[in-house]
Amino acid sequence: MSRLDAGSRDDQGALFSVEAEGPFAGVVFNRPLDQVFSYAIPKRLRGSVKVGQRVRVPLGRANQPITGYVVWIEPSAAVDPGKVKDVLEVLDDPPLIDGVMLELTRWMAGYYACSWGQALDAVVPAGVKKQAGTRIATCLIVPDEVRLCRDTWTLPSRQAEILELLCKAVGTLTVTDVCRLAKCTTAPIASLRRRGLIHTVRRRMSRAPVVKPSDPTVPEDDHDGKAPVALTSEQSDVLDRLAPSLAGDAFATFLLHGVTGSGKTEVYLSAIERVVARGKEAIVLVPEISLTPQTIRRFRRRFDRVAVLHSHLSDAERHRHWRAIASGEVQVVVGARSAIFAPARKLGLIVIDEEHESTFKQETTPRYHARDVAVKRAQLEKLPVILGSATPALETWANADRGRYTRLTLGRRVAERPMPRVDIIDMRREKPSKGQPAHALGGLMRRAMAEALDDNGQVILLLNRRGFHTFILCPKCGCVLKCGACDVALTHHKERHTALCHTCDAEYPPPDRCPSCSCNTLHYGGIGTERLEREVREAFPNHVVRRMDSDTMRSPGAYEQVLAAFRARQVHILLGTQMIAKGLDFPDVTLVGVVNADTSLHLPDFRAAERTFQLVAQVAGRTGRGERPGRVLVQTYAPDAPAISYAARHDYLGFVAQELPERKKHHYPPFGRVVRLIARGPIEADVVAFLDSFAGVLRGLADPGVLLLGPAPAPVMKIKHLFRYHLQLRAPTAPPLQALLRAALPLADPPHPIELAVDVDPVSLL
Ligand SMILES: Nc1ncnc2c1ncn2[C@@H]1O[C@H](COP(=O)(O)OP(=O)(O)OP(=O)(O)O)[C@@H](O)[C@H]1O
Ligand SMILES: [Zn+2]
Repeated sequence: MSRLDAGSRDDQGALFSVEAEGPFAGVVFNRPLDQVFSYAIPKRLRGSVKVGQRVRVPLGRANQPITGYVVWIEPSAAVDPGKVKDVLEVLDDPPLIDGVMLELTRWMAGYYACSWGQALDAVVPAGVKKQAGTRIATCLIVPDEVRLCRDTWTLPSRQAEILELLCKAVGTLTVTDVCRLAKCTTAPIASLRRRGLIHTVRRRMSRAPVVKPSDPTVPEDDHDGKAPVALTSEQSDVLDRLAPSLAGDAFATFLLHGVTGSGKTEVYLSAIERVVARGKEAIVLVPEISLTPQTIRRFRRRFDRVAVLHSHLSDAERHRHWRAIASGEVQVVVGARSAIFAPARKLGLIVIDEEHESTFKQETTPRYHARDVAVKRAQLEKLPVILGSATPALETWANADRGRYTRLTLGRRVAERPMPRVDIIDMRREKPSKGQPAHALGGLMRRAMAEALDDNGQVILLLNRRGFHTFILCPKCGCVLKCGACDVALTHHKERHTALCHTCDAEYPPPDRCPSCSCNTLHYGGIGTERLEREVREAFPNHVVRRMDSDTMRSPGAYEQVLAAFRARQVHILLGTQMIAKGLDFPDVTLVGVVNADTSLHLPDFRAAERTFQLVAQVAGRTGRGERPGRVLVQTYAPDAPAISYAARHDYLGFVAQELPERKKHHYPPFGRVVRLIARGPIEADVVAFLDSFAGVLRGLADPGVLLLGPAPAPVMKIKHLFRYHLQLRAPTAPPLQALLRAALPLADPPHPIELAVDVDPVSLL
């Protein structure tokens, strides 16, 4: 991509110049095309084509019109000027993309091995591209010379009335507005036009009146007062360390390592207050599931103008928020992964809460990690970024060890509250007696639940598996029932009367015969949240139980509803998948039960231990957050696994000291970089043949320091009828991998319909 590095920078050499002028435009497309294409700007469009705009241009031999992004304006074309084609149309005014976003997306393209156009397309929400919630309308304009001497004209009364209306209007009126306000037809408007007293322009207008970004429907709550609380001494110390960066204009990355309930959110709020007081804006990224009313309320209480970007927004709402942010009307943007691209023009701070969460990684092209993009954006815009977590990702921890990030610590909970006591229950000793059905809750767990409930406490139970039975097995021939389209075992969902594939959502009638040997003794086994719920209801018939998983949380308001009922103590036992493990702050929860800590421990992934540690430590942190102490019980078949025993001791440092040497031994991140290449296609032999030959190309070009593993079948070998094989590239640092990808990918050329996906710093290895 040599042209990307040339001649596009302004005099300071920092960001792209969006002011450039010239007769040619460099355009990129949302396609895997590693090139900037030159187009001529025809006379009629001179001066109106700008960097950062979308344009329609002809592409290819067929001159198919296609939308592209203008990345620069240039004095000469990269191709023979005789052959250069014309820009057909300009789609946006003003441009959607500013210089920072151009630079950031160019970096993403290089780092994540996608095209610049693909990166740009990910930055602009679909609602903005479609200009949702707006329409093209004919607007009526009164020229100044008419406005100033309008009394000198003698006009029929209707026309005079309309002219007066237009002169006095605040903002621009459309033909429809005038007809409505003056209760007239279009005839007098047409007459005024013919007289040359008004003229018309076509403009894009909002459909709805602009609504203020604050949302009065967020219910009042006595917990989180508007006045900032007095910071604890640890919180003030952290803020003191942040202060110079919050007041200055320099890039800095902070890791805020604070145990659960230590008041990290309070630190974010105070830090944001300081940058907002300087007239700057902040972006706060949270995992989608943390966008709870509780979180949103905490931000809205402290700041007047907060935009919340969550996945339930309509295209029109998203567009409206985007425009409001771009025009400087918003102080704080709170959102999930893609909010890192919010078009804040006076950005002063970025916060990533729960920075270890894997949902910050996008699993489709461009496969970016929002945390790493945030650090890059902060570097480009010269501002501080705070990464907060009780259980930081080992990559982040290592960056702090290496001095790249500044580590700040909140070691204690607020108000001297103790960390909850955690007991591990060895389930190997809790086997049900012969003839009894398997159950999810052992005797110790049941007794602890009864005690907590008797004592007026609330209970949270975590089981990270949804469904009723988690597998269907034929005891005769040993086959496990799988999805017809995927290499994935089916889960039995009793309420939905279905055997469900959790990968492609295909539903099958629950079988009563084995499809391979036809015997009718199929064994339905394993315990999911649906079955746990039934067991809990039976065991505690006098208490209210609610289940929270993606089956029960399908409707948009369901999550908020259950949390509100739990907060109001109308629900006594809340059980669910990892959805309930994060961010919740309920003072009356005195018991957290981990029903099966081992669900992610044995996955074929080098991060399995880290994920297990994080999940157990996070859910354990949901208790003991009020006046009363909390208690945690962890059921496991692997009580000696370090991930579980360190989590039980709230010992992040101990876990890190145990896990890092393991990673180092195998050159896994953070001691090396990984790129995963996944090929998929409908015919297995073709996929294998392609990846074998591409592996040969890679081996031929690779630096000796690059290790190539595979090709091998991916752990999930088939998804939606497509066979999946993968290759891993590993190296101590990123540059040799990037160089290899740059050299090899243009040679890949997978035969149709095989697709090749490139995943840099993969988070999922399935
Ligand atoms: N200085 C303070 N004084 C009193 N209460 C505080 C203070 N700071 C925070 N709190 C309260 O303590 C509780 C925990 O704080 P917060 O939710 O910010 O912690 P956290 O570190 O983000 O927790 P987690 O990582 O477990 O989600 C909240 O109810 C919050 O309102
Ligand atoms: Zn499937």
